[in-house]
Parts: sequence; C-alpha cells; structure tokens
Amino acid sequence: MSKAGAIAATSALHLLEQYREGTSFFWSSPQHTLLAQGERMRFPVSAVQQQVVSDSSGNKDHAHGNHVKGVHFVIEQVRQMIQEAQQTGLRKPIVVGAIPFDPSQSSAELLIPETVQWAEPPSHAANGSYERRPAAAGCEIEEAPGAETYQRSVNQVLRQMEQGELDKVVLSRTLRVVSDDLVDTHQLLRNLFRDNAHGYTFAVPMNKGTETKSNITTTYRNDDKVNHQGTRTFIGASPELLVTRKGTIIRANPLAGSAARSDDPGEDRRRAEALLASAKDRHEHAVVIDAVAAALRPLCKQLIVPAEPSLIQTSTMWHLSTEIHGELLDRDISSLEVAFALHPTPAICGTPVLMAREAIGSQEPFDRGLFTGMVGWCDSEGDGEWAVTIRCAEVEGNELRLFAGAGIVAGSTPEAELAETSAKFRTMLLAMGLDSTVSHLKEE
Ligand SMILES: C=C(O[C@@H]1C=C(C(=O)O)C=C[C@H]1O)C(=O)O
Repeated sequence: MSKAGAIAATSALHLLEQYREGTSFFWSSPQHTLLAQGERMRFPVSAVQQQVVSDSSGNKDHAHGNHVKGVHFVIEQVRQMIQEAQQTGLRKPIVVGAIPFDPSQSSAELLIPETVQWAEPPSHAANGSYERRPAAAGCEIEEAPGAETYQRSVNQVLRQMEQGELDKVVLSRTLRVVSDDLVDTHQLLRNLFRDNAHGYTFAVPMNKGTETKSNITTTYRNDDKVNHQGTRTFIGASPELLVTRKGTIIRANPLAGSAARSDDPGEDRRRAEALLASAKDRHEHAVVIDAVAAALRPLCKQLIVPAEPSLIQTSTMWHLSTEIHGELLDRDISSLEVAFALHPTPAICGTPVLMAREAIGSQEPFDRGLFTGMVGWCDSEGDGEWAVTIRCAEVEGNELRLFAGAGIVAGSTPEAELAETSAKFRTMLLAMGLDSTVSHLKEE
C-alpha cells in the first residue's frame, strides 16, 4: 500500500491476530484496517490539567473557555509530536488513539507508534469465519446510575426544555461489569470485529497514569514485561463516523434517532419504518445535521447535505443516518482539526451546546472520559479517520465499564430513553458473551 511507515500490507484478520493487549492500537473501518504497535511518543498525561485552570465555580463561560483551551492544547501537542517524530527520521508519522469528550477534563490517549501495518477493510465473509467465544465469565453487573436515577434525570431535562431554549441533551449511563477472571481483551476485540463488519472497531492502549516530566514522553516498552493485569484498554465498535479526510475531500456520517433491533424480522422492519417516520426522531436527527453542516460550511468549497435521512443498522440498533460530503477550501486543515470543528456534535452532547454540556455535567454522576469523544488516526499530511467513541467500554483486569447514551428532545419519555441505553449496551454485552445473562436489558 502507499502509506508511508507501513510494513507490508496483509489481511485484516492477520492484523487482528497480531494484536497485543497493552501495546497495540487496532482500528478497522470500511476503508482500512490498521494495527499500530509500540510507542515511540505518547501524548502527555498530566499536562492538560496543568494547562487548563480548573473551574470550581461551575461558570458556563469559564467551562467553555477551558474546553477551547483543552482542544487547542491537543491540536498543538499533536502537531509537536508529528514534528518531533519527523526530526527523528520518521518520514510520514501517524498519530493514533482516542480523545476525550472534554479534553480539558481528561487526557487524550494518543501516540506515535513504532510500527504501522495497514490492510484492506475486513470482508464480511472473512469475519464470519470467526467463532464468537465468551470474553468474560461469571459476571456481576451494576448499573450506574440506576434505572430510576436515570429516568429522573431525563424528566429534569425535559422540564428544563419546556421552560427554556434547551433543545436537545444526550444523557448517558454506565454499567460496571466484574468478571470472575481477567477479561480476555483480544477475544473481545475479535467478537466486536466479527459482529460489526460495517462499523469502526477499535482498541486503544491507555496510559497507566505514569508521571510525565517533559511535555512529550518518549517510552520504549519491553513487550515481555507487559502484564495483562496492569493494562487498561478502551475498546468498542462505533457505527458513527465523525469525519474522514483524504486530501481535500471530507465525509461525515452523523447518526441520531435510534430504535432497538428485534429478532423477529417483521417486528424488526416495523421498528425501522416507525423510526424513519417518527417526527420526534426526525427532529432529533435534524438538530445534529444542521449543527454539523453549519460547522463544516465555513471550511468547505462545496458541501453536499442530503435533505432526508436514511436508515442504517448495526447488529443491535437501527439509526437515522445522513452522509455528508465536502471539499475543503484549504488542504492545510488536518482531519483532526476538522474533527474538532465538529466536536461535540449534538449527536452526543446536545444543543445549544453550552447549555447541553452544563446539563450533562449536572445530571451524569460520572466522568465520560473517552466516551463520546473520538477515536482514529491522523497522518503528517493531515489525512485521517475519526469515529465517535460510542458502543464502547474501558477494560482493566477483571472489570469493564460500559457506556451508553440517548438523545433527549421534547417528546422523549424516560422509559423509552432508558430502554434505548439498554439496547445500546448490547453491542458490548454480546461481544463479551453476556447478552443472555442480562436479558432484562434487551428492549422488547
Ligand atoms: C450516545 C450514543 O449514541 C448516539 C446517540 C444516538 C441517539 O440518541 O439516537 C444515536 C447515535 C449516537 O449518535 C451511544 O451509543 O451511547
């Protein structure tokens, strides 16, 4: 393949088998499969918090100021990492990893790897050759927040919507899963890859929180010393493309408006048709498309936005989808900069964005971290692919933390939004082999 820094091209399944927990970054999209190994440079862990003055006042403008600083910090650090890597002799460095929902609160998990291998996108047929084996066993599951608390939050947000200008807020919740044994992260990745051939499957090695003295840490790890118990991995299979850039051509594919799949084909089709016809879901979707188009328009010579959404399906969900194509005015805007021009879209935050972020901060009793951020890669020419980090979990030892959210608009009901989050957890639960254990989470 033409990608610089790449070792010989190989098959997607071959790359998947070479994945090593703790030292590999794995990515598969409808365009590419990528396995990045080792760590030449890593994004600084604690420097974000040093750069951004923490805001204890809860002031919205201050929080927004911090967010903007956090974004600039990430863009600048990535630019520096690429420059430094070029100075050390890498011809076309690539940055891979994930960026949090709020870069002023949590650290990005980005790195420049030692080696990069590319392969064609996975073929559906090849994926079918995998057997789905459980990745965790004998699990205890705890909902956080619990169902009642989540529904109360939805009601509070709905009341706020009746009173003011708040139009949409995405509220999420988590599941903490504790397994009897260490989670088999590699098997989890295989299962996700098998079940989500049309999406964006990823595994990101997370920092273990080591102190950094300089802004950019240069680490050389000895693979033999990596203990699976000591690794943290951010893993998932997102159906949602934030943006890809190749040269000046960009593509975005926001999703918003969802329905759970059904095992009964007739019922499944009815749910899809009802979703496409639902005024509430159409509005929830339109809010996202308007915001994405408004953010892209100033950057583009040409932008094509279909007037009507279409339907896409994953193995667990139906979604309203709009594929947006554009041509950038300026080739110097990297895929990461375009991604940040969009982030956070109302698909995972809400609108107006500052009010939505404030509502999320006051209603969600946990830090989103990398959830509803972005995952992907960007090379030194600015080309890249970034997906929205949803249908995902953080894995450490024998524990997983799963995340799922749902968009609240006027007309939403707490019961339906709770059921939607439960249905969205199924992508990860299925991949873990736990779907039958938690059948009450399945929306009927
Ligand atoms: C927030 C999530 O998904 C987002 C919310 C959607 C919705 O509210 O309909 C649909 C797709 C995603 O943009 C999630 O999966 O956790």
